[in-house]
Amino acid sequence: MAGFDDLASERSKAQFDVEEMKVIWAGSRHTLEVSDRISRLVANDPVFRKDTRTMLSRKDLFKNTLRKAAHAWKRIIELRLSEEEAAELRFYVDEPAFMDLHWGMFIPTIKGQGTEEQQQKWLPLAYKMKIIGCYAQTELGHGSNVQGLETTATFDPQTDEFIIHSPTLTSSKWWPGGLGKVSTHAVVYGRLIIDSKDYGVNGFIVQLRSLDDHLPLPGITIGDIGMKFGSGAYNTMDNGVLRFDHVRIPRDQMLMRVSQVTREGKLVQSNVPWQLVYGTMVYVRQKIVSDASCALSRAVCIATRYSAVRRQFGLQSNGIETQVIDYKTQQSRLFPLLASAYAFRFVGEWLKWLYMDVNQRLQASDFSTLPEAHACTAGLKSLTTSATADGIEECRKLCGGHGYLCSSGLPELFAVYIPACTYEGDNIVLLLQVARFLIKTVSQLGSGKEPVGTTVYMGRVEQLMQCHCAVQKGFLELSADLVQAAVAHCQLIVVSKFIEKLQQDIPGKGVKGQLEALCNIYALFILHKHLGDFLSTGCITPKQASLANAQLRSLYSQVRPNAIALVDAFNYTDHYLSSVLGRYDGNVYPKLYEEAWKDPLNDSVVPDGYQEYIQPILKQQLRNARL
Ligand SMILES: CCCCCCCCCC/C=C\CCCCCC(=O)SCCNC(=O)CCNC(=O)[C@H](O)C(C)(C)COP(=O)(O)OP(=O)(O)OC[C@H]1O[C@@H](n2cnc3c(N)ncnc32)[C@H](O)[C@@H]1OP(=O)(O)O
Ligand SMILES: Cc1cc2nc3c(=O)[nH]c(=O)nc-3n(C[C@H](O)[C@H](O)[C@H](O)COP(=O)(O)OP(=O)(O)OC[C@H]3O[C@@H](n4cnc5c(N)ncnc54)[C@H](O)[C@@H]3O)c2cc1C
Repeated sequence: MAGFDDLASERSKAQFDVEEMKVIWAGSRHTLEVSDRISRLVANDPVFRKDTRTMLSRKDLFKNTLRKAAHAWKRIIELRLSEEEAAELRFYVDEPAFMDLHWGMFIPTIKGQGTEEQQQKWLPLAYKMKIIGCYAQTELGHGSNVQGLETTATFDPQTDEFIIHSPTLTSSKWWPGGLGKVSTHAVVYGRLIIDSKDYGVNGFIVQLRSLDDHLPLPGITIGDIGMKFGSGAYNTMDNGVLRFDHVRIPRDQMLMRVSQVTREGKLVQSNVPWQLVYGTMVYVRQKIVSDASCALSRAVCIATRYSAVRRQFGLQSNGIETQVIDYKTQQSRLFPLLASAYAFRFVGEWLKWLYMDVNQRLQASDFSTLPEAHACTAGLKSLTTSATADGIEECRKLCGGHGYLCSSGLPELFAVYIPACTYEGDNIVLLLQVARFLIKTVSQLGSGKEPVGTTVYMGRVEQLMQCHCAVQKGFLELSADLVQAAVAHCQLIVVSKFIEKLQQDIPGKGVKGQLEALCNIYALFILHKHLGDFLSTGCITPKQASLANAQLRSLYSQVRPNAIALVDAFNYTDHYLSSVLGRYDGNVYPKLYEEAWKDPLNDSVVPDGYQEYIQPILKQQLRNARL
């Protein structure tokens, strides 16, 4: 069988220990065991099938998502899954749903911004799913500009309550995931008003729906904001609209770790930086970076396996056409994405460590690394999601026409993934935050602070910063060029963290060699892509540039025999890949053909509508022809 033999032959060429690379990719043997077991549990459960998603109406699609979420919760309880195993299960169900925001934002917000007392009250309810929460920050009129939010939370000393209100149409909460139809509660971000004085944005826990009949509570108008990009995709998520008409909540439902409001209506600032109100966004951004490596590796796995199965032109002596993976143009498009998937995996591991470290320091009232954590999570979220969205689209193109079929898995993956460039912070707005951080850092150089990083990449950042920040500017006036310096800074971090990964103990025959090749491909690919920066800033000479290019091409040849084994190391099930082109067995053509007939359009040989619309035309033509 062509495809199968092709992949079997490719696997026999591997020059490294794939099982050890699986451990490197997973992060540890334990993590590999958990993800392998849970991904197969999900793959073998018919409730979690994904192949019908694009053919369902919005209401059926959503109801099916609720069914899956309920079944997932049931399995978590039945199997007594740990928090880690439950998170893996939700990941491999692979369908945006309210659970993502309940577990991924609502709970972390209470943990990060609630007092001990508030955590003791709300977390048990949330962990046991006795309440379902979402994160309601963005409004119709403001998303990026958090300080521009209009929702008000006015303290009423008569009743010891906050009055939550939507004063304008643009203050309507708009976009929060899980809000539209499911969440019973929300963390709502609004302007704290005491005695007519505006104290800025804070978080408030607000109940939205009755726990008895799920109807909206008095003063609450709530619904879904409508269809989004694509047919299946993110339409499994009920992104919602929410308006308040003077809704009253107890004073103790303002999240008070950062600042407190006393019974007398006095605002007391605690010793933690006010920016902790933004803490959930830092947490989610670091998670989004590791999500990027998952999404990109998924697309690369599909495109790599298909590139080894697909043969086109280049008849060889044995009468067989050439595998498209052997074309240099295919390699120059595909292998940098393979290298990027590994690079984002490792920088995601580092970012997770940085986030944990910042949190530990916060416990000890050490806020020194908070600015760097913000800049790194913001910048790397922006860099990796933009590269991943572009990379998924490139993988679709690498698969030719069949990449455009839903059965390839790539259109759906693209449609689900691309909002990552916007949610949790628009990517340009986040790069501007990095630019601001760089301006401040550059101004502190020489005062005992010295830049660190790989020479050429470091030089590029330094030179770009010197060129572009003649004077310190406010956030709004930062030039587009500074965004370029911010991207350069983030790429420096990615390369540096890949190099640091290689300095760790890496067991397994040939594993370190393959990772070194991928690290060099990533570094040289970025250098090639931004050659203008490196040359214009004098970081490299034209001669060095052409040497780098030659080295890049030779690295592709080094990776070529190992490409299939490198994507096998992601250890994805066919269920998770959800792609005829990316099947482990390479049995592409028979399965493509089989999938086609499942389309409802093929339920009848003559399509509905023929008699009403087509036959009259043909008959008319026939009559005309006889005249
Ligand atoms: C495999 C693929 C398929 C996967 C399928 C499943 C996936 C689907 C499920 C996905 C689930 C969830 C996805 C996530 C859902 C999305 C959720 C959201 O979108 S929530 C809303 C997110 N919103 C934002 O990100 C808003 C962005 N805007 C901001 O963060 C701020 O407005 C700003 C930082 C841009 C500006 O802040 P502002 O206070 O107005 O002004 P300054 O810039 O002056 O900042 C002041 C000061 O604070 C520092 N700062 C800013 N932010 C932070 C921070 N987060 N932490 C720490 N410090 C911060 C800033 O540096 C300034 O410091 P100075 O010292 O004064 O310089
Ligand atoms: C699928 C999805 C899920 C979401 N889920 C949630 C959720 O659960 N909870 C929640 O609260 N929100 C959620 N959001 C909202 C999301 O966080 C915002 O859309 C995001 O923060 C971007 O803000 P915005 O929409 O106001 O974009 P805008 O800021 O209006 O961006 C529009 C354009 O203006 C540019 N721009 C804006 N400001 C500047 C500036 N200062 N300088 C230069 N250019 C600028 C941007 O780069 C962009 O090109 C979700 C959004 C999506 C798409």
